Amino acid sequence: MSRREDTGPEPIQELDESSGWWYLRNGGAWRFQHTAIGSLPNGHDTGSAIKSLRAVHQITSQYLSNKKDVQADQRNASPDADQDREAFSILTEVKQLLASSGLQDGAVTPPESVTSQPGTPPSNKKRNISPLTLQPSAVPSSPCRPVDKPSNGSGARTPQEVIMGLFAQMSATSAINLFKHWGVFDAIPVPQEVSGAGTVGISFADLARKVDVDEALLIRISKMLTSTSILDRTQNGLHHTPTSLCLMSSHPMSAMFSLLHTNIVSTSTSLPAYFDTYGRREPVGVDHVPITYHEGKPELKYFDLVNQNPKRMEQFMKAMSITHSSRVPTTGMYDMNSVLSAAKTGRYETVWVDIGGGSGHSVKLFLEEYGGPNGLKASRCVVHELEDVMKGAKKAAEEDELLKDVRFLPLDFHDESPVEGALVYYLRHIMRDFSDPVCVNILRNVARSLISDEARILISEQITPDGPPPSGASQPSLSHQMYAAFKDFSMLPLGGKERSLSQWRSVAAAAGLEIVRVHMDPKGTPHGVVELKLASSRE
Ligand SMILES: C[S@@+](CC[C@H](N)C(=O)[O-])C[C@H]1O[C@@H](n2cnc3c(N)ncnc32)[C@H](O)[C@@H]1O
Repeated sequence: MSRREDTGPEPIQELDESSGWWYLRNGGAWRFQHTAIGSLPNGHDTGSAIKSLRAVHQITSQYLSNKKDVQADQRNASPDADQDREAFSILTEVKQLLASSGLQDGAVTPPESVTSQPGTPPSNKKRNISPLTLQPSAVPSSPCRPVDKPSNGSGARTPQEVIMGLFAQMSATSAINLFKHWGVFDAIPVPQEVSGAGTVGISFADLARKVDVDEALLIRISKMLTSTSILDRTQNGLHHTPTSLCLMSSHPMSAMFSLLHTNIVSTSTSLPAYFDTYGRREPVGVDHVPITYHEGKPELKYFDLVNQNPKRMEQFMKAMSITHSSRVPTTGMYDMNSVLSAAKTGRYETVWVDIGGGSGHSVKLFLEEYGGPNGLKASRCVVHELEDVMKGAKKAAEEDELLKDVRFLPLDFHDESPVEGALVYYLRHIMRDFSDPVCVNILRNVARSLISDEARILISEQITPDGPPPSGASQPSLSHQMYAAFKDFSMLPLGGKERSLSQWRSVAAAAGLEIVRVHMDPKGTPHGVVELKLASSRE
């Protein structure tokens, strides 16, 4: 059944109610739009929206697939390129909507006639799609003809699409960096209710004035972020999404983005020259690492490089605050019973020593969880830090009810040993910043302070899956594997690395220590605590 609306001088609109398609005629050309993509007419419920989405999906897929067959024979440009582009854009969105609701995979294969960015979304278009996967939403035609069949025949993306997805990721990364530099994310109004993201926007003209960037350039770069659903665009201009809110300068994730952009993306341009100069092997020292080489100060250690610029150090610390989350846990792995019973007896003047403890943020988490009248006491905890970093941290801690009695003591762990005779020496996210020989040296410095047999060194870090798991053991999910690999890769520019259990074993042995137990995160992330004690065979 169809309904036709004659809108006078406006285009003719015809709704096919069985499929939900609006056919719009403007002049001679028919175009189409789907009710489920535009604002839903009153009376449509979720069930019928899903039905409509499925119908759009089927019709558009069929349309594009027919198109491809025709183009396989006729290698000329499509006269209907605009329609193809719109169809592809709609199909991408339908698939993303279905994928974000868990209904089906979101990958889309474009027709060859889709050669540039999809057009501006029609007015009132509601697009609030979770950017779970970056899709190659516009694929350039290429002399390398797309392979029609996915590599594994499962409906997954073709090899070309996988690689083109990387191009899109590179471009989006670069666009985010530029927008952060221009203050674009801060200049877009924040929605009153975060859940209603996308409802408050700003016109490009106003935004251009606010951030002092040419409007055409702003529009051009924003397309990279709207096409990857990082920002939202309507006819009224640009809107925040939940993702872009995390890129505002006040958010720690934004500081982490900048940190990793510098460490991974910027430094990557010097990696080939670095390894050509120093040899194709892992960096071994504290200085002459890829990032100091890239920044023209190879003689510096990474932290001295960061510390040269107080703003950079402040951003580093802000970024670190997101490394305490359910994905990167701090507490909940190590069995604290021995610590709590030692705390009760008062046997140890110092129970807990956090080495490279920053602003005391990890100690605070332990005090929150295991403090109290019979628990861990702030006065029995020490935070060791580099002197410059420690000064600021100590000042802030004095105003923090939980941290005010913690002792902040300066230490350079490359050259000095921590306070003697404590029960626990805790190093979280320290070792991964350094090569094996540097870690062995740090651990030897710490080991010199261990006096009692029950004293322990706890290394809280990722324990990288070590090759395929033994038969019968469960394989870590792909997302965990990728996460573990990216974290290790991101440490390379600093001369550091994430380690597997066997790598931990050899580093510990070289420092005269042995592993007592490994406490993995019960939630299944690759994080854990390696518990070390002085080796029994130690001379
Ligand atoms: C990656 S951060 C980890 C901070 C904290 N442990 C955490 O888990 O969030 C590394 C910390 O080690 C400190 N650090 C770096 N070099 C150091 C050195 N030579 N001696 C003492 N601390 C150092 C840094 O200032 C920084 O706070």
